[in-house]
Amino acid sequence: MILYQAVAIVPMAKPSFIGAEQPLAPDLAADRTILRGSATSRRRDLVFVVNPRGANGRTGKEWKKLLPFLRSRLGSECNICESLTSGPCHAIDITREAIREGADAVIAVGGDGTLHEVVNGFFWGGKPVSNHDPKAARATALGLIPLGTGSDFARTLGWKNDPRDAIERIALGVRSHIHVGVTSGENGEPHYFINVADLHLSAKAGYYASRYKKFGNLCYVIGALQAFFSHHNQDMRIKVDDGDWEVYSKVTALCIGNAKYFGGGMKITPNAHPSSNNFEVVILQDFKWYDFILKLHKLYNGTHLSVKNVSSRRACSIEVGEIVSSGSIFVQSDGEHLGFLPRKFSIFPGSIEMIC
Ligand SMILES: Nc1ncnc2c1ncn2[C@@H]1O[C@H](COP(=O)(O)OP(=O)(O)OP(=O)(O)O)[C@@H](O)[C@H]1O
Repeated sequence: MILYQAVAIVPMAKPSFIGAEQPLAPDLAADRTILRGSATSRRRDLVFVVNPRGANGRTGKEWKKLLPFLRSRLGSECNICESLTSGPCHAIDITREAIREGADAVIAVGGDGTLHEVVNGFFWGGKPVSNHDPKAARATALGLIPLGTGSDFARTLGWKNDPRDAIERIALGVRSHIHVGVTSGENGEPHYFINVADLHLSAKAGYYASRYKKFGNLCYVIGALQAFFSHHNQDMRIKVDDGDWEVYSKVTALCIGNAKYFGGGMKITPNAHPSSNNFEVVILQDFKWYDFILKLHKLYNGTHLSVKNVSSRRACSIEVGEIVSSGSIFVQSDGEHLGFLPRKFSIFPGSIEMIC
């Protein structure tokens, strides 16, 4: 296996054992297919894609501390390849190369931005990337060691914020099928998301929040305050599952959930789950600044769907545009700025396997 500008970690001699399965988040436990191969059949090639700058540099420091445990837990049964990203989008290229070379799993080590890039590396030219070897026994799985600022995706899976737990999950290697969403980037190229895509106020807040990551989770509060200053609720048109266009007046934010949380722990699409083959779309209309103060706790604990001017629906695809085009409505997916409306968001047909 090639090294992806990486440091290969020599497997350690200490033996490790496949233990009892850990409990899964209930939704996944119900849906999962057990795809674990025999641990003794061959050594698994695991590629760890580490963003050393994640969480304002904390990811890199935590990763160094984690390595001895990783080596002792997995080194005897897996080939471990560590690849540090050198900048934005590098994780995409590392992932594509690893899949083509037949990695058993590519594991994102960092926050939602790193996971987002690794997920995008699973695709190329609108199709899943495949192994060079057509006889390969099984597809490359996605893994995650959440070590970011928000790490919102891991919350949907009910994971504790403990990287050692994540390593135990990787050691067990139990795979589940999950879905991802697809939209288009600024130049029309396909762009994949695993967590939440959203637009207008929340997307603008995310755009500003990314400038304040050095303040940890407080960045989301600062970003929201900054976004509010220039915010106006906007009339929009929406087409769900290729039906008719519908007009939604005074839209504050529209969130397309493949998973439940965004913005550092806000349970915005509480019924979404990546194992289901549709999105939960939550639309906030005519919200004033004081509505957020009065209802913020409900947004955080996911009880906002009964609040006035909040609606929720299921969709496999949703197209959103302005009534009067201004080209200034922010769009983001998985917390990454993606340009401005109009956009279409769809569940990607087919699934990927994730180590859960
Ligand atoms: N070596 C690097 N130097 C600077 N930025 C990088 C590097 N590698 C990756 N990045 C960028 O850092 C961004 C943020 O990383 P990441 O998501 O891991 O951490 P975070 O933003 O702190 O966490 P979260 O997204 O969960 O809030 C990624 O979108 C990625 O493009």
